[in-house]
Amino acid sequence: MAAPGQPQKATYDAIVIGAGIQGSFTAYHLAQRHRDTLLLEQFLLPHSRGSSHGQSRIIRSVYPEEYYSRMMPDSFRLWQQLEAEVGVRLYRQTGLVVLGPAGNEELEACRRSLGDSQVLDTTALARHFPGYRLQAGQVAVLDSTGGVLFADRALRAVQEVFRRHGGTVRDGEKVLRIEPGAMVTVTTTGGVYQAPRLIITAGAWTGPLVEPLGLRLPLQPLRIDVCYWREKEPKSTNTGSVSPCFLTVGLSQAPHGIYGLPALEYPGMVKLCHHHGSPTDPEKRDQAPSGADRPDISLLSSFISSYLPGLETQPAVMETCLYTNTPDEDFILDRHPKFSNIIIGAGFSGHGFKLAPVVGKLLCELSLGEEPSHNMAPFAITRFHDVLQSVL
Ligand SMILES: Cc1cc2nc3c(=O)[nH]c(=O)nc-3n(C[C@H](O)[C@H](O)[C@H](O)COP(=O)(O)OP(=O)(O)OC[C@H]3O[C@@H](n4cnc5c(N)ncnc54)[C@H](O)[C@@H]3O)c2cc1C
Ligand SMILES: O=C(O)[C@@H]1CCCCN1
Repeated sequence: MAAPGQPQKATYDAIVIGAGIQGSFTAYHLAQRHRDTLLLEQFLLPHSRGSSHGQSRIIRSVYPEEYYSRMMPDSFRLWQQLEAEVGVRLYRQTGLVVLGPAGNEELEACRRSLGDSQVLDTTALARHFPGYRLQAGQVAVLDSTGGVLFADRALRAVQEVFRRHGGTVRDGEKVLRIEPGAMVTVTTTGGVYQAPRLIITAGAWTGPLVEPLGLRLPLQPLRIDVCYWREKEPKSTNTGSVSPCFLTVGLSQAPHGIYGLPALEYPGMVKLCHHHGSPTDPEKRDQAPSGADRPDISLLSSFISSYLPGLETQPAVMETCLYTNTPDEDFILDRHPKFSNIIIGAGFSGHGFKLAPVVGKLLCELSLGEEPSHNMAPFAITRFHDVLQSVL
């Protein structure tokens, strides 16, 4: 028994740090495999301080990189499984178009990931997406499987199933210290816990959390403006609730890309964002530049003027969210190079939500010492140089 005033020590089969979508799916897979799992979250749930909040995210089969498109059938299947488990709809199929200059390398890779028959000419695009003005020399690739995931609902659902399988969620408990060992010891603001395996999925907080473990990961949190734009005449232009999701590639005025989702969460307002943001510290994300000097908003306004004339050119609603980017924008899914029972899932670089069911499965497999079900080479920590520090 713990001495009076000493926190209670509790032992689990697995501990997961961070109850965003990645940690929650990891915990879900562990609990489904009958591992007694503790999911720790620094904030009271639900919260909007990380990367997994909000009502919508894009899901799509199309990806320029084959190693992601190969994971998507598995991911769609696992999303469907979760929908069946909770009896709640989490995905709406709207279709998705990728727009860019004809012959653009990334666009060609997208086309190849779907098969050749999916390219739309101007007339065909106008049928699917009448609100969009395709510019000279541009084409569109249609992914009919594309659509919207209801993000907040999905996060709630996966945590609910985790609990149903006997999992423990402790929110409002910030992890302060991790001590490696055959049994990893995790000290939080509320207790001390031990397990033979630890999975760290701490989003934008991952860098500082793993530094005391001798790892300096090249992770850059970015503050993203999430903007909703009112239709000038509700439903008249079809830019709204009936249009597909879209994303751009290879546009010189927006090299990082712009993407949009139909008006689902706020009536008559299309979600349209820049796939980039300003470097931030997650603790200081609200100390952002004021309206006047927001380059993302100016970029989006000018894009709307040329491409989506049915929308007003000032955002009606603005929210914020965090990306955590790696230099190559590929995920980190790997064991700690020195402590093999500590697993890290991070750097989702603004495209991790749709793949969370597969990410969770892979992190679960790594933590159990099983052969991962997908190719892990693109996600290795060792692709970065000098990450292992000599502090331990
Ligand atoms: C604006 C925006 C649009 C996006 N659009 C898409 C999209 O269309 N499609 C798509 O697939 N993806 C999209 N993404 C990306 C996707 O949302 C993220 O990749 C995903 O949510 C990352 O989840 P996470 O669990 O890694 O991070 P988070 O959700 O941030 O979870 C990490 C959790 O760890 C907790 N934590 C951190 N430190 C500690 C600690 N010391 N102790 C305890 N808990 C801790 C945090 O509080 C947090 O809850 C988008 C992201 C943003 C911001
Ligand atoms: O992951 C996605 O599908 C989107 C693409 C555009 C940027 C935000 N994330």
